[in-house]
Amino acid sequence: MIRTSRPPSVHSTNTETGDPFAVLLRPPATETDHERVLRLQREADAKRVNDSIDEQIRLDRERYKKSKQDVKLLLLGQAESGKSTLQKQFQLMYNPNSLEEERLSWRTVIYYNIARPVRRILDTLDLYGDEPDLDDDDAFTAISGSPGSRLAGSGQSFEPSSSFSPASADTQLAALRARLSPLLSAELSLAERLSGGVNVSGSGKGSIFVRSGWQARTFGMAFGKARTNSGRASIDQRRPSVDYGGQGADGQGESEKDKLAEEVGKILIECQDDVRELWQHPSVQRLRARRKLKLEEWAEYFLNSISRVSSPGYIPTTDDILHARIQTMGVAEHIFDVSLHGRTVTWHLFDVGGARGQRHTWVPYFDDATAIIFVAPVSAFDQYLDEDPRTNRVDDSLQLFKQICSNPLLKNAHLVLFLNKTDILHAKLARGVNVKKYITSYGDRPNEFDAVVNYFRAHFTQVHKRNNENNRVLYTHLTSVVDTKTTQSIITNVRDSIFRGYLKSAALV
Ligand SMILES: Nc1nc2c(ncn2[C@@H]2O[C@H](COP(=O)(O)OP(=O)(O)OP(=O)(O)O)[C@@H](O)[C@H]2O)c(=O)[nH]1
Ligand SMILES: [Mg+2]
Repeated sequence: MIRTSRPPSVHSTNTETGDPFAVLLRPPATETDHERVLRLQREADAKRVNDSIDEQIRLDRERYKKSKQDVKLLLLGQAESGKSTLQKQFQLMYNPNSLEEERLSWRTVIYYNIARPVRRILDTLDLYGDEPDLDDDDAFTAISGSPGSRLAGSGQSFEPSSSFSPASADTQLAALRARLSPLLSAELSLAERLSGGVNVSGSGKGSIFVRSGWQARTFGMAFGKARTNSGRASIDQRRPSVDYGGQGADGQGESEKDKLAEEVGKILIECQDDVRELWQHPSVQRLRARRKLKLEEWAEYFLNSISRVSSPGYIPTTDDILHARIQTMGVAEHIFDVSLHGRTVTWHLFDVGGARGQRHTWVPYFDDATAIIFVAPVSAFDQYLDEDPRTNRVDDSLQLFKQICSNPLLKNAHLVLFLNKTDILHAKLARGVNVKKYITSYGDRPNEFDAVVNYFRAHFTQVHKRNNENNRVLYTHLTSVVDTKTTQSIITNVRDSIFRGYLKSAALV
């Protein structure tokens, strides 16, 4: 065997420097040719791995540097305030194809938004039956025009229609319940599909939470496979971004129909008349008038649209998607490019879960936020938190807004306030729901839209003024984010104001 002088190593082996690693790495004096070839190969492999790690670090650093120039917009506010609906409006404006891809997957949510209130109506009927409650003054206003009922003369109490008999109502309702049982059974399967098995307590009214990317998961579960990822990756390591890629509605071949949605669709075709009959039943309308049954706006929207939603081959319209309700869990990041004056900037929109149990997940997103849109539903003056039935929802919004305004991590963020659900506020006031009854400090001000909205706006402005160390401007908008036309023009306005601030701070860097 021929021994050669020791070859240079890929690593530095300068033992003269006294480097202990060099000593350790030094090949043994008895190394054979074959061992040397293997060692050099090992060293070359290690160097390749090292180089690729270095390259990855360089790319990450570059991406991080670039991401520092991106706009990060947080949508904050209590549960049901309209954050995810606003996010859908951003998606419609800046990434409409992704909404197209998701369109069919929204059937699962919409069907759930029908099955769940049907169960709630039946449960409420079980609980209260048909006994009229003469104490509730809202009965006077809410009942007007409701089928099968009429008002007692004084205006403060309610009497059932003379043609109505509780015994026959009971029989009718029992028959309806039996005919609706397939829909009630489907509710559980729909919930399981949407939540992906996640069960979060305290979600209120028994509704379910979904994590970001549920659209992709519902398709994956429907077809027994995961969708391919062709969407944009998140640069944020705190959580993965929503992936709009993969096989969407368009790619759904005949052999790949979403079986659950198809099945529930068929059930709805069969029992749409029963759903309608239940919804319009005098006993149900009476419970609504007495405010024993309070259905949310989305439940009413879909129950009122039952014929359309139950028609064969139903595809959700954009309005349906905007009205569909599903609670956000954690924080969902949506990424899109926004161009203005020839400059394109990447925006990261963070849509957070607003329920009290979800709010701790917001904080990691605060320190590099460019802007916040705080969404406060002004129609909620007569509602209480699901998480804490003693807290009025407008009051909770104000307290939350105070925490956001005074948070030092957010002190440089551009601040926008959406006083949302103004359409529902209009409708409630038109029905005569009395603000003073729920917000005693409202006093004898007129129970009219302008007065009510100005009162709430003044409170939010006050909170902002008292917690405004940096003298930042508060941009306030009256919104109804289910209204696409007006919301998109407000988004354009918000985009411009965020850009102005962004360009100013970029100039300072
Ligand atoms: N009529 C009407 N409905 C609205 C408006 N804004 C939101 N909604 C509806 O209110 C429901 C709740 O809205 P979301 O956007 O899901 O609420 P969120 O703030 O994301 O709630 P969490 O995810 O639980 O924090 C949905 O069914 C929406 O369609 C509005 O301005 N007017
Ligand atoms: Mg949400």
